[in-house]
Amino acid sequence: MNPPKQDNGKSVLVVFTGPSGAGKSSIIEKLKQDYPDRIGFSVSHTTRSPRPGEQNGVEYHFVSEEKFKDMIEKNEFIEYANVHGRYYGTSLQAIDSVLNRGQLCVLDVDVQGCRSIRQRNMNAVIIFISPPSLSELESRLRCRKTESEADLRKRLEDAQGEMKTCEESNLYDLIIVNDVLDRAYNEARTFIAEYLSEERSKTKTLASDIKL
Ligand SMILES: Nc1ncnc2c1ncn2[C@@H]1O[C@H](COP(=O)(O)OP(=O)(O)OP(=O)(O)O)[C@@H](O)[C@H]1O
Repeated sequence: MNPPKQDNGKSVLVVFTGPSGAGKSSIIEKLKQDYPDRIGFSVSHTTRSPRPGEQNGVEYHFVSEEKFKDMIEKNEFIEYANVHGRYYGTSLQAIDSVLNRGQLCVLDVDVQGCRSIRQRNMNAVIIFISPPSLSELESRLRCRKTESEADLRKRLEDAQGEMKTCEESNLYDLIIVNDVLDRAYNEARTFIAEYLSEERSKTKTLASDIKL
């Protein structure tokens, strides 16, 4: 299965990745607020339960494990992974619906999913959001109060391996340390704007017409 519009230059994807609690959603939220017309968020599927305040179809499509496995069988995901014991995946349809609106497609994908995106040679820019330290990550997750103690421990354990992937060459286009949220956000915004401007000079594409 090929990713959507891979060859005509329209599928510029901006992927955020990094450990749970690093601040991916906080940065994406700011992008969505500042550029509501220009940026669209690809809504992933997950088998985890919604956190308080999360709505089905907004933060995630919350589905049963049976439904998720059925979608895997039908080849509906460009990437999926089992993270912290739950399935997460990006469907072709989710990306397509953003690109069809003429928006830049922003995704929140786990580290394993980034490898799939790289292997597929998609026109994607991948930004790793790193916490300033593992102890700060723990304190942010504790303050967020969205995980059980067991879930939190699993996320912190996984974070150590995820942080190591920063040493791999060619996996990430940029690593941002999310120390102060506004500063980290500005670094991401500037990088995306520069990336789009370079794309614009290479080829005239729908996505590269989007200016930040
Ligand atoms: N720079 C920062 N300084 C202090 N707190 C922060 C900062 N960035 C994010 N936070 C807080 O840390 C918590 C985790 O951030 P967020 O939910 O954005 O992480 P995430 O990477 O999207 O996590 P997950 O993958 O679990 O969804 C949130 O409560 C958020 O408000």
